[in-house]
Amino acid sequence: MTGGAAGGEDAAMTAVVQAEGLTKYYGKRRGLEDLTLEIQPGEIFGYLGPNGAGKTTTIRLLLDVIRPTRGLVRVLGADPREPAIRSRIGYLPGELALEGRDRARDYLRFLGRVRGGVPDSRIDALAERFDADLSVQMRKLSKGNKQKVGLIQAFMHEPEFLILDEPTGGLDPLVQQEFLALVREVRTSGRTVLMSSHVLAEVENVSDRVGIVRDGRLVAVENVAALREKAVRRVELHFESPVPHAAFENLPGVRDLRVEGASVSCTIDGRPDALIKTAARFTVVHMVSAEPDLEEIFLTYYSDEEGHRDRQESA
Ligand SMILES: Nc1ncnc2c1ncn2[C@@H]1O[C@H](COP(=O)(O)OP(=O)(O)OP(=O)(O)O)[C@@H](O)[C@H]1O
Repeated sequence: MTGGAAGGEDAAMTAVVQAEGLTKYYGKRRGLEDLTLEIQPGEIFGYLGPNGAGKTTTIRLLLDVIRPTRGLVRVLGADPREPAIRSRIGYLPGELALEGRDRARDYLRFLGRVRGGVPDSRIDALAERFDADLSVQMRKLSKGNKQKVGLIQAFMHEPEFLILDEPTGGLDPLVQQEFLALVREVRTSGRTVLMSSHVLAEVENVSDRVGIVRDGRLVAVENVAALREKAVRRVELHFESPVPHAAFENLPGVRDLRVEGASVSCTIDGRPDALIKTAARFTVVHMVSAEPDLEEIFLTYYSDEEGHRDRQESA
């Protein structure tokens, strides 16, 4: 099998997800409309959208839990109906049904056997990373522990493709960090992750690309690194002594410039290179640069698409 997220003919043939015009209606109700998307091996894809947008519908179509009204979908190069691909996928459902008197560890061992054998040591290592108590009966698991057990079962057989529906809900911040570290390890090993969320902040630091779904339609797919570079950010610089306004005028990418004595503030559109090189001519004592607000950028996408569609519909 060919690997890498590099694109090209081979990668296109082995895309982990290939959807074309994928559509699902529940009776007259639209679940997903005309989804065309490719996810390449080794990619972390964040799938974002508000409640009811169609994220779970997409995931269920990939897993053959439901069947499309029309359109095509292939997962790991195969029809999702092929039973053999299931063991190559790790799946965390949005709503986990973990019931019964079995202890969590026994349940995970059982699942491991079903999936062709998972060493106990791997289950224990994951439990330790997530700080999960596996001695508890399933029905007595807290919400957080339930989510941890769900994550352990999704990761433990080291699947080629992880599909995680709202994976970080209910996890405390430390466990969330551990989860994101694990996702990065999955990418390093050339495997692929699709994770859904309704909060961009939960996925932006780990995703290579982010897709936004709204009202059943994919309205944007963006490369996160490119987006970060494009994003506008606010910068403040404080110098040892007053600096001349003229030195900072007309720098590429610098806008809303204010020079007041020894302080300079501005917004940066794109790379901060020119500003940094100019600032370096003086003695900088303090610098503040806010992270670009990607949420804001995405909200712009939402409203643009909405406006566009509204205009089309009223035409
Ligand atoms: N079994 C079903 N029967 C009828 N309508 C459904 C069914 N499942 C989903 N829908 C509808 O399809 C649309 C998309 O729902 P979906 O569950 O895929 O959204 P979601 O993005 O996963 O949202 P959430 O985060 O709330 O799970 C919604 O309008 C929802 O009401």
